[in-house]
Order: sequence, then structure tokens, then C-alpha cells
Amino acid sequence: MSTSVYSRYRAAFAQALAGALGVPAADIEPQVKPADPAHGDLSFATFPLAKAQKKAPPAIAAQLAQALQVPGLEVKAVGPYVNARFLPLPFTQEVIDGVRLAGLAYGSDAEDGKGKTVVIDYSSPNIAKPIGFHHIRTTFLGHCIANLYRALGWRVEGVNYLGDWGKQFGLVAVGFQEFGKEELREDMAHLVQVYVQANKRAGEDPAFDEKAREFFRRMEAGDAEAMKLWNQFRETSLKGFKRVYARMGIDFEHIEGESRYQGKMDAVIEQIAKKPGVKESQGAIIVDMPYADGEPPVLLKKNDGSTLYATRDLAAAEDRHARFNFDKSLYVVAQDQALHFRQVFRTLTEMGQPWADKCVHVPFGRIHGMSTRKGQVVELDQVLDEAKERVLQRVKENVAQGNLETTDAEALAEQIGLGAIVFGDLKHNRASDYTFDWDEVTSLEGHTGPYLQYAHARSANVLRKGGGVPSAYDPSLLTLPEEQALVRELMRLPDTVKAAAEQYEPSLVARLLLDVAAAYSRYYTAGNKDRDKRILVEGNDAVRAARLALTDATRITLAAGLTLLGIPTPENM
Ligand SMILES: NC(=[NH2+])NCCC[C@H](N)C(=O)O
Repeated sequence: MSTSVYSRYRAAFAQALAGALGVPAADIEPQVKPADPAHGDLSFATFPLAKAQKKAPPAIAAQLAQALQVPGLEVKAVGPYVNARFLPLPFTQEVIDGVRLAGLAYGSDAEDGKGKTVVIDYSSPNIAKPIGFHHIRTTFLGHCIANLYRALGWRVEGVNYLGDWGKQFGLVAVGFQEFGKEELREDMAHLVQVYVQANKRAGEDPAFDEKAREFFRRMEAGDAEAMKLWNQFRETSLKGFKRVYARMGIDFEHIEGESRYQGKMDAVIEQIAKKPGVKESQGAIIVDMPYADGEPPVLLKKNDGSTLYATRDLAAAEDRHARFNFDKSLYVVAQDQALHFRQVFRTLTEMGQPWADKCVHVPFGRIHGMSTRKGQVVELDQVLDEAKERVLQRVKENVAQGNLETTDAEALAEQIGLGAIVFGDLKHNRASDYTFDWDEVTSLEGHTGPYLQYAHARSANVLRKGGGVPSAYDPSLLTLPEEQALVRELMRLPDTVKAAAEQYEPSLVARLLLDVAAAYSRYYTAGNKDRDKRILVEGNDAVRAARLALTDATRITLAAGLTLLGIPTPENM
């Protein structure tokens, strides 16, 4: 089923309004908005009609409400608004059955993006350099955005565009001779240390710096020995990165890098020369475009003949278009690179590439204060290790106190640690900066990943205690205000997935899940000391079955949403 319960009701309401007003439904639909929950579910404001009808809005609303008959909706005028409320039936059943039928695919819509292709450039760390906060965010955001598009039926081509070309290899190569430990040649963290040390040294010692440049020049000239070493370092780093990706359940369609475009850049520059034109400026080659005031030109080649990040991105954009014929090409990269992408896309436009406007920079803000006990973060692995370690403590305590049963505390801590870090990031608007706080993200309470994982596990636990999911239930028994409120939250996932994909904004899904968990928690705890009894009512099997069905739909919604975010969903915690 491809339309959500919500959008079906909205369409029916709009259709009825349009009929009564004698206008096309397509004109009305955008004007049907969510209502103030106290007054209904859908709302249509009559102000815009007042002038033509020469009547006061409340009178128009009253008259319209009178005239409308929509199955499943209770329509009422509230002041100048025509409001509609979902009647408990069949609404409740439609939502619950829809969720349970879809299972983990709830929220997905394979028809939506059918036949369309999106390229998503994400993670894209630099080989043999410390990882930055931006690599962490792009990894989480990109993974989630890829999941969202897959859920909507798009063909997703995820590209991990490694920073695997540049002077840093010269620094590592030359640095290794001086500070490298032979036995750690295949240790990614060690290479990063060597890089950091060599980089510092290069700043102090011009001769050392020149040696590093010389090494990179050899690479650019294709020197076999230099390339062999380059390849070794690249493989070592890549192995390290792959370990983290496996840990996070991330699987890229393509892992490639800037080096792919080595030797292909002259062709690109030639192409640019034909359209916007290239010119020389102080020995460097730049794109000859009319630049806005204060806007720097796009550098294609430095005066020493080496090519640049932008040149490689131009080649990569063309290559991706040729290979994937994309409908969209996303770059999930920090806000700091906004100018870079503006220039790259603008250059593509000037080159006459008709697909240039399908390229989108998806920027994000900074993380402040992310460091581990070992100090500044150089690898994502360290962050995940520390999260796990912090959580493990608590898991062990809970097991010792008999509050938790698990045969593998380590594995559970890994899952919760991952949930803490990933959710701690994705709950923030992509564009905003945030300050990272260990206690906050790993807490079991509040707006956290572990809280959601716990809500999921708790619903799974209630189902287990209740003897599993009921096959038959009577939806007319779910009339409590908390039950109706919960159903309304569950209803939102499909539309939220679409909005999140359209806006490249995983936080919309993250926040919906918090709302679902909060609604379930209110339901579960309301008015009962023995909490399980709220669902597992004694002496009334019919009510119990209905409440278990709703619990099942809640568990599925949480599991589906967390999975989209890239967060594991342990059954017990
Ligand atoms: N096509 C791109 N430029 N992707 C982003 C690459 C990010 C780059 N490696 C960095 O760490 O800053």
C-alpha cells in the first residue's frame, strides 16, 4: 500500500471540501493542515474564501461543515475552521493492521522512487589522516539518508569517496622512515600518529616538507615504488575503516577515491577550456567565469602543475553521471565546504552539463567537544569503543542486580553504545552545531538512543509476557485517550520518512520516534502501579488482546524507525 492512512484521509477530506466548493481537489489539498489536537486531526481555514463569498469565515465554516459527509471522519466547524477528526473506527484498525502487515518495512514505499537513482557521497574520510568530527556526522547522516531513499524504492549508489590522494601520503612516507615502527606498519592508528608527527615536523623543517612534496610528485608521476608504498598505506587505512563500517552495519555500493581521477584531469580541464574557458593566473590555471564580488576563482591546477580537490570533484561528478545516470547526486559534506560545492556545481553549469542542477550539497554543522578518555578523537572506532565501555558498566550492574537477562553483555553493550552515539547525532537538525556530552548521549532517560532502544525492548518484553502477538483483536476496544494518541503517532512514520528523505533530514525520523516512545510510555504507565497490568489486563482477554496488538504495532514502528536511522534494536535490555 503506497499511501499512508493520514494522506488518504487528508485526500478524502480535501475531495469533499473541493466538491462542496466546486473547485479542483488539487487546489484544496495543500490547504488542509494538521489541526490543533484539541480540535481534531485535519483543519481547513476558510479565511481565503471570505472575500469572494462576502461572508464571515465562521459562517462559511459552519455551512461547509454541515454539507460534508466523509466516511471515517467527524467534521465540525470550529470558529473559522472546518475541522475533521478520525473516528476511532476504522482509523485505529487501519493504522494497526497497516503497521503489522508491513512489519519492518513499515514506513517504506517501494513505489515512490521506482526507477529513480540517487548517488550519495558520504563518509569519505581521508586516508592516513586523523578523522574529523565531519567524518563522523557524514557517516551517520549519509547512512541514514541512504536507508531512507532505499525505503522509498530508489536505486541508491552510495559512494565512499576516499581522500586517497595528496601530499599527506608524502608526509606519512617520509615520516615513517623517521618515526615509524616497522611492526606497526599495518596499524591504521599508527599511520595517523606518524602523519600527525610528520605534519608538525614539516611545519618546522622546510627540508622535511620538501621531501614530502617530492614523494607526492613521484606519486603524481606514477613512480612504481612510491605507488607501491601509497597502496600499502591506503590498504591499511581502508582495513581500519572497513572494520568500523562493519561494526555499524554500513555497506557502501562503492568505495573509491580521489585517486581514481589521477591522470584524467587534463581531459576535464580541456573540456572546461571549451566552454567557460580557462586562464592562467600567476602560473596557476583557473576557470574563467565571471565571479561575484569577493568570490575567489576556481583553481584547477597549481603553479607546480598539481591538480586540486575541485578538479577531481569535477571529474568525479562527470564520471558519476556517466556511470549512474542519476536523478539526484547528493554530497553529504560539512557546511565548511559550501563554497567548494557552489563552485563545482556552478562550473558544471557553465560547462553546459544539463544535469548540474541535480547535484546537491547536503551540509551539516559541527560537533563540539568530542573527545575520549584517550584524548582527541582520531578514529571513529575509539568513540564507539568508549561508548561501549561506558554502557557495559551499566549492563553488568543490571545483570548482577537481576534486572536484566543476557547471555552476552558485551554484544548488548556494543549495540547500546552504537545507538547512543548515532542517535545523539541524528536527533539534531543537520544544519545545527551541537556539543557532545558522554553522559547525555548514553543516558537511559531523556532524548537518547538507549531510551528508544529500551522502549523497543520493553514493548518486546510485554509481548513475550503476554504470550506473543495476538492474531485476532477487536480494535473498537482501543478507545482510551492514550491509545488514540499513540495510534496517531504510529500513523506518522510513512509521511515522516518521505519528508526526511526530501529534506535530507534524519532528525525528523529521530524526533518522531521520541514521540512514539513518549506516547507509549504515557499509555503504559498511566493510572497503574503495576505497570505491566496496563497492557496485560487480567480477567479480560479481549481488552488484553487489543492492547497487545497496539503494543505490537508500537514495537514494529520503533524497530522500523531505529533501523532506518542505523540503530540496532536488541529485544532485551
Ligand atoms: N566529493 C567530495 N568532495 N566528497 C567529500 C570529501 C570529503 C573530504 N575527503 C574531506 O575529508 O574533507
